[in-house]
Amino acid sequence: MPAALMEGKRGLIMGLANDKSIAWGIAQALAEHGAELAFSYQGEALKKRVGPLAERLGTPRLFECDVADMGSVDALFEGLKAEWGTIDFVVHAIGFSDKNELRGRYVDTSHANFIKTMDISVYSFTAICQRAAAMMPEGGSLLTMTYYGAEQVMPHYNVMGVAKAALEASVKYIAEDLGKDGIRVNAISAGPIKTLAASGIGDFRYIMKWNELNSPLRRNVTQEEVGKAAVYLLSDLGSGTTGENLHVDAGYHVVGMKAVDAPDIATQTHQPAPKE
Ligand SMILES: NC(=O)c1ccc[n+]([C@@H]2O[C@H](COP(=O)([O-])OP(=O)(O)OC[C@H]3O[C@@H](n4cnc5c(N)ncnc54)[C@H](O)[C@@H]3O)[C@@H](O)[C@H]2O)c1
Repeated sequence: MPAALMEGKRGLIMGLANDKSIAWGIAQALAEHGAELAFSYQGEALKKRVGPLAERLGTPRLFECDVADMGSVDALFEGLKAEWGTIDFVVHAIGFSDKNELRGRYVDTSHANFIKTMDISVYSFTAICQRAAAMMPEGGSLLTMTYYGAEQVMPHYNVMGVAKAALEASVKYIAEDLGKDGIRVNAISAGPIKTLAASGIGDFRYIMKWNELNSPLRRNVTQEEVGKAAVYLLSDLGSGTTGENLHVDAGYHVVGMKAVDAPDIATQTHQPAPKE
């Protein structure tokens, strides 16, 4: 039995779709450490999957919320307030972009998908922080999920990379705004993990293989490992940390070049030219 680092803490998990979701790894780790959890789900179709998962971790507290609709975000926090009054943490594990634009060139991004990607993947975190902070009179901890494609160019990540860069910048601004109230705001930059959202990214299997072969730990990370890092940031272990972007990526972000022991690998879309 792990130390109960989250005993007495209550919080909201947003972005659970199924048992492959990063939100599921985080929810499990928080529950193991004694946290009480509530979940939001995007729509009726997902409720069937989220309900049984939430039940496995204790009393299911479920709230529908589509973050593209501010009325829906307000309703979520009204429901949460009626249930608990105050909260200690929120996990925002939500992102969206049209998968037709997660391949090819960033420069071809459409205006409509740019706006939608930024709205759901970036602004929603700000909207959540506004409402969560109002329920944190004693302070708290807010967490979002990002990817290294915000810092460096990654194949096919395109508008999502631009959105994650904006999300990472917003973490810093919100950390400054809410720090005086004892509220910490951080991001975890996870290495590639096979989830529903990730399957929309072009050549995702190649990206995972490349990370496995070239990261210092020579492997990919798991949802469980992201969960453990989230416990650090959401518990009192992380009491001195805010505005941080914690990489949980087997160290890939420190690498500048292919490892000498890594084989050349090909994508499904681009095969290497035959040798002369
Ligand atoms: N999987 C990876 O390799 C990886 C790596 C780094 C960061 N991330 C980030 O982690 C987060 C979680 O993604 P995941 O990989 O677990 O995939 P996932 O598909 O399991 O989760 C994505 C979630 O976003 C939710 N969502 C999308 N649009 C929404 C809306 N309008 N309203 C409410 N919810 C909405 C979906 O319902 C789903 O639960 C995302 O921000 C993603 O960018 C993923």
